[in-house]
Amino acid sequence: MKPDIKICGLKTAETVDRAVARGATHIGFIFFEKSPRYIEPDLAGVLADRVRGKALIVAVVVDPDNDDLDEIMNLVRPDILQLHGHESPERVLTIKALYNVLVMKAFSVRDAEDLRRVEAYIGIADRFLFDAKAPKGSELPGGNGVAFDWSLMAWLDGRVDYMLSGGLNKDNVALALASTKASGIDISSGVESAPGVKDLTMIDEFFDAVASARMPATASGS
Ligand SMILES: O=C(O)c1ccccc1N[C@@H]1O[C@H](COP(=O)(O)O)[C@@H](O)[C@H]1O
Repeated sequence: MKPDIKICGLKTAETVDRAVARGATHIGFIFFEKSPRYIEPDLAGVLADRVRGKALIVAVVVDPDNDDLDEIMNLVRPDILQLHGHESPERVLTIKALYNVLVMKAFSVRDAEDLRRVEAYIGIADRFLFDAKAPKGSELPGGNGVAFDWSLMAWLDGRVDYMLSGGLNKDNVALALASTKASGIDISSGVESAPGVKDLTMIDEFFDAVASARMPATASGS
């Protein structure tokens, strides 16, 4: 099955348009002010409106309060909230009830213990996202361009529908898809020429790599 493809941290019309033209199923906007990918909600709303209905709009937030969420929900009208902080299962339930929105709960992974935390969110979050733990000293909980040990994903059972992220790029995405059961992939820094600066050629190359990854080799080589 084709994986969902989320391009995250977009800030310009041309990169949003290119990602969707190339087949992005999800477009992500970052609402974490310390990030080089931070975007004001009103601009994100304008960009979201360009592609609404063609790709799902994901708002990435980190331990948001209700005022943050009110603004984002009003101005951006995302299909999905990606909760990339330490939101408890109770907080996820509250957010879903208040805003009637799908929630993708992100987890930072270094070892199997990190995956065990997922259990409490099964039946609460609509989908999961697994990212690498931030390197020491990083101010960002995500978007660090580092991968984790994908073999850990074997700890999860079929109840956990997830997107894989963390350090994906054109060179490793085929292996990522082959070695996990991810139903989606999520990339940010792997299609950037500098922190926060998306590159159209790198976006193209990433989609080309995913397309090749999906084509199984035949015994005859055809
Ligand atoms: O990208 C950010 O700056 C960011 C900030 C705060 C929370 C999440 C963030 N990004 C998420 O990180 C992964 C992908 O990162 P990368 O491909 O390794 O750069 C993805 O889930 C983004 O949504």
